[in-house]
Amino acid sequence: MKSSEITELQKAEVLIEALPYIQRFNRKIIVVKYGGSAMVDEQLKHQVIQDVVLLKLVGFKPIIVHGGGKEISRWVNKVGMEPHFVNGLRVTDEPTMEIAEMVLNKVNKSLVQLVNELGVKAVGISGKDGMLLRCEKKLSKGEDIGFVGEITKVDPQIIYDLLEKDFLPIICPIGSDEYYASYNINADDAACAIARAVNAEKLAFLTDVEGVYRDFEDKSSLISEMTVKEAQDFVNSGSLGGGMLPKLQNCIDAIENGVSRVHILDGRIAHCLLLEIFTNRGIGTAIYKDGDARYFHEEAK
Ligand SMILES: Nc1ncnc2c1ncn2[C@@H]1O[C@H](COP(=O)(O)OP(=O)(O)O)[C@@H](O)[C@H]1O
Ligand SMILES: CC(=O)N[C@@H](CCC(=O)OP(=O)(O)O)C(=O)O
Repeated sequence: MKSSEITELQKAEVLIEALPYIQRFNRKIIVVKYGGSAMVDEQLKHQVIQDVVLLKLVGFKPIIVHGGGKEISRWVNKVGMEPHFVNGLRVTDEPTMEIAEMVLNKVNKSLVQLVNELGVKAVGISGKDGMLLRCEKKLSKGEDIGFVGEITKVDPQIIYDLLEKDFLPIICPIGSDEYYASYNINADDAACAIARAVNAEKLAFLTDVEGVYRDFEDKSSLISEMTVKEAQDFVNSGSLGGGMLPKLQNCIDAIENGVSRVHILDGRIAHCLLLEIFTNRGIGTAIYKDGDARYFHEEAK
């Protein structure tokens, strides 16, 4: 149906469909991990920011934790170096750390600007601000990969202070160690640790695929929902690979530590956040606690 064919009544029905979700998530914290394609494409970027602004204006407390891996690689190439990854983590020597910190801070402020332009006040910080993210050197299977941080402690006070003053926090994944040296943290890890620390109601990962496939080669095998036990069994089965493996492990970790529900969403779909949060069908892969009602979309009917 063309948008011109949507009647006024249908528009009202769409808004009414959102009502139970607005009631349920009022004043609740939703952490959005933003990265991948949705961050590169300008139109998608605007749509993601519009969604987050709308969440804020209807009474949720969204927090954006962003990546920018593609942009970091672009700048690493620009200065004549080659990006290197080991098990999905960037090998971060001193010059790469300098570039990563500059680029992530730049991305951070560009997101702040987009939110501000839509009339909501955002504050951009890194994990170094307010000593939000403390970390130590992370080894990759025993191998030293430079200034890559493993989060050891989250102090969410700065986030609570910003939320209390009605700011929208936008956080980039840089942390510091006990000597205040900077570390590059995988953005999924940062989002998960922050969602745990603030007991988020939801954690949504925006990524480059529809969600989790049972078989990556078979695009009809999308898993639309799984309990944390089903997710753990799937991880243990050894059939999951690529970046989705650590992502799903992060989802499990988040739910086992206080986050109510985690979503893996296709950031290439326009307004994927609104479609997931405000419609009865939902999209992507939802992961929830064992014993929970199968899906809130079912409950809401
Ligand atoms: N079974 C699977 N289902 C979905 N994605 C998978 C699967 N197996 C491997 N992948 C890979 O995981 C990637 C998503 O993880 P990642 O690259 O870390 O995402 P992002 O950079 O958006 O955070 C997908 O693009 C895909 O290539
Ligand atoms: C240690 C490590 O790998 N850090 C990541 C941080 C950015 C990130 O995670 O960005 P995306 O979410 O867009 O991939 C990196 O340097 O690429």
